[in-house]
Amino acid sequence: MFSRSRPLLRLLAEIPADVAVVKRAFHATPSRAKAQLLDGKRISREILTELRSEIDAWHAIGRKKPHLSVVLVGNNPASLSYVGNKLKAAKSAGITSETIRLPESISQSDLLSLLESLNTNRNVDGILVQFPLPPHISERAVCDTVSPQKDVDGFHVESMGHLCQGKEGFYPCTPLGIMELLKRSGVDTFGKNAVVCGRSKNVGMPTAMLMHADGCGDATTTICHRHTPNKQMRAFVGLADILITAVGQPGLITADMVRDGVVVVDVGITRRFDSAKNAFVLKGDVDFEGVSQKASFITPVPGGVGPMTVCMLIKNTFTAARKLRGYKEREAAEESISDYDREIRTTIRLDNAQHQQHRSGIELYDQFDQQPHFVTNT
Ligand SMILES: Nc1nc(=O)c2c([nH]1)NC[C@@H]1CN(c3ccc(C(=O)N[C@@H](CCC(=O)O)C(=O)O)cc3)C=[N+]21
Repeated sequence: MFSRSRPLLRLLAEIPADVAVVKRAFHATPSRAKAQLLDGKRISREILTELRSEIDAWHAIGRKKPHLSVVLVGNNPASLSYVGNKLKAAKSAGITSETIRLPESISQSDLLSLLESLNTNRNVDGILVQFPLPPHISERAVCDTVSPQKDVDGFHVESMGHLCQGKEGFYPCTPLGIMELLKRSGVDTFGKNAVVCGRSKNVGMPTAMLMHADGCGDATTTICHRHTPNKQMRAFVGLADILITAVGQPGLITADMVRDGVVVVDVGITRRFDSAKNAFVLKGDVDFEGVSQKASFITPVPGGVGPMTVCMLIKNTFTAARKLRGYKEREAAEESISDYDREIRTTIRLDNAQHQQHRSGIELYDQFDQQPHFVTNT
């Protein structure tokens, strides 16, 4: 009687036994496979090794090693740790560096004068002023005093303009690091739903910018921030194929909020005292244990985005050195284009041709002229 009124069931009953077993096994699996790690530590080591060989080759033909000047105001323990990582990475890639340590009480005008002198110092290729700064100093004034040619952080208003316009320039290290991490881990962003939580000028905003940009992430990108109602945020996060959180709030993202197979990039770093371990531990924004049961890829904290930020800084410093010297060579030879520019343009053409294979015919007409440099920097 059942089989007569419900033909579908009769059909199912006819499925060979081995297929039915496979089907049941799939649905009844008690615990899902764990996500694959987006291993920033390993990938950043790979990149630093590549940079090392490029920098060695550059140095071997008589050029000075690239030089990074780091300015550190005060004694913030997190800043000391991050700057330490940056200097270590510089050394491993064959970049020389110096840390200029200044007291918390330094005036803004003294700090700006120091930056002016670094701007004109021919031995300096890249300048980084570690944030946060004490409240009496304007971070914007500091960013805009660093010469755009040496702005390896990508925080100068001119660099930000280039990023927003899709022009060649220095892009901030964390967004670059995220794009590189996804690319090298085989995560395709093209046409996907990306959700960025956090809209800071140095991380959230530029990350969303690269994620959505033509010729770069090409994702449909949503930014959630402090004024996004909780219910809305849940709705957006639930739609994300790629979720990037840069908020600094442990436990913000839990397993019930994300969809199966989501790619999770956790930029949050909060230092918390763990009484069981009797030590400070680093926490991301994501409940790693829970979310990694549903995600296809996930970054650990530490060992995810942090090391990628550091190696992109080294990459930007090498780029700054090549450009600074390139321009000098061009002046000397009165050429209209430096070897470096020529090399970059060739690379863009090749990469862009590959990228365009994804595109539909209508979109093909003017991509090269509009968006070349995203490819260069990712
Ligand atoms: N002008 C400026 N440029 C920056 O790029 C900049 C800044 N100011 N201020 C602070 C943020 C944060 N940031 C990090 C760098 C390295 C790690 C890093 O190496 N993290 C390790 C662990 C670090 C640790 O153990 O303390 C990891 O995640 O595995 C993290 C965060 C750069 N920032």
